[in-house]
Amino acid sequence: MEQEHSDEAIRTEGISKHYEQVKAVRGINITVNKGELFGLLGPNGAGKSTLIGILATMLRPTEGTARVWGHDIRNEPTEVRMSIGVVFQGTTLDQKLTGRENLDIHGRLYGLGKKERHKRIHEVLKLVELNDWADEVVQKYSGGMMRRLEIARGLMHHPNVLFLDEPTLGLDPQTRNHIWEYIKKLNQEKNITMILTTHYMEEADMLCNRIAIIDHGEIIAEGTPQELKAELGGDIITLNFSNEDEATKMVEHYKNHNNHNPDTNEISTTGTSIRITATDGERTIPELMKISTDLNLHIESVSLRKPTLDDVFLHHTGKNIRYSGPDDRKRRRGIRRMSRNAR
Ligand SMILES: Nc1ncnc2c1ncn2[C@@H]1O[C@H](COP(=O)(O)OP(=O)(O)OP(=O)(O)O)[C@@H](O)[C@H]1O
Repeated sequence: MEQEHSDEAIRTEGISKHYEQVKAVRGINITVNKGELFGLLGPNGAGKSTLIGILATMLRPTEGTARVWGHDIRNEPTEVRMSIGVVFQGTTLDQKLTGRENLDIHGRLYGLGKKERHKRIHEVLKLVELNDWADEVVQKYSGGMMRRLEIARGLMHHPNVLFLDEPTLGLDPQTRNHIWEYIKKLNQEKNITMILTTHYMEEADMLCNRIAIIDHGEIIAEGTPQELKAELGGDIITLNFSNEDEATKMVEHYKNHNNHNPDTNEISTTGTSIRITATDGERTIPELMKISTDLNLHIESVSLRKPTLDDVFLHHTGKNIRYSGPDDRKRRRGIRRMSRNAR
């Protein structure tokens, strides 16, 4: 199989996971190529962690299977585990041990000898710039440093593929940027294939070569961030009116009279604002202004921008990706859930 698809790091075939009534993951087919930084983007509860748990052999799929670095997740879980590193959503570091001790335990679990552990601890700490902190207890580390140590730990046994579940969840914007730099560096310089889950669209946009957008357990769109945004066809115009009636009137008029306009692709309304996708936004705005003047409607503000991945999500699902991340309680629950379901 590895020979047949030698460029593939991961291939899933119809992966589903059901928890009684809940269909957490439904028939997922994705391929991740070696060396890619692949993103699973979706709102909370979309099924991202479940899919990572299945690929990391911590959860058993209800249906379907997958190959990770050429190994079948159902029949060769040990080989899969030796090929991967996992950085969980919530911290699983031992706070009372030093950074070095945390890494040493991980090295022992993976059967690395004393000399090799010593060498590797130095290498991975250097990668995430934590060598100066090696002998401090983890409870003295900041949130960003802990995340870096977790990334270092995930790399201890030279994995080919690294899974990162919401790697910047709960971090401040500056620390988030810092973590992005490490992720990019590891992917580009060390050529590690990475699969990260995120509900931050800018994170997926900034970091990933390719993404799959997931909602209610299904992949709803897949491609490079540029391809996905280009599919929306052009610019996003937002018009704000003083009241909802005016916004509704504008949309109705536009739908009745301008459907033939080849420049506009989509029009929708939320409260007092209207959102229009147009091939040539700059040419469409004066037309919209004229219509509103003819109808005696008062536009309070107009904006023109390029589409974001949130617009892509809205286009496919009719809703926005929620920004609120799960709180710490939920993150801890997630980790307990994973261990409960581990075989
Ligand atoms: N052990 C479980 N028992 C029952 N339902 C579960 C279990 N684990 C997950 N689910 C449900 O499966 C769905 C997918 O959850 P999952 O944690 O994979 O989503 P997610 O996209 O990773 O979101 P988040 O980032 O918030 O964890 C959710 O509806 C969740 O409530």
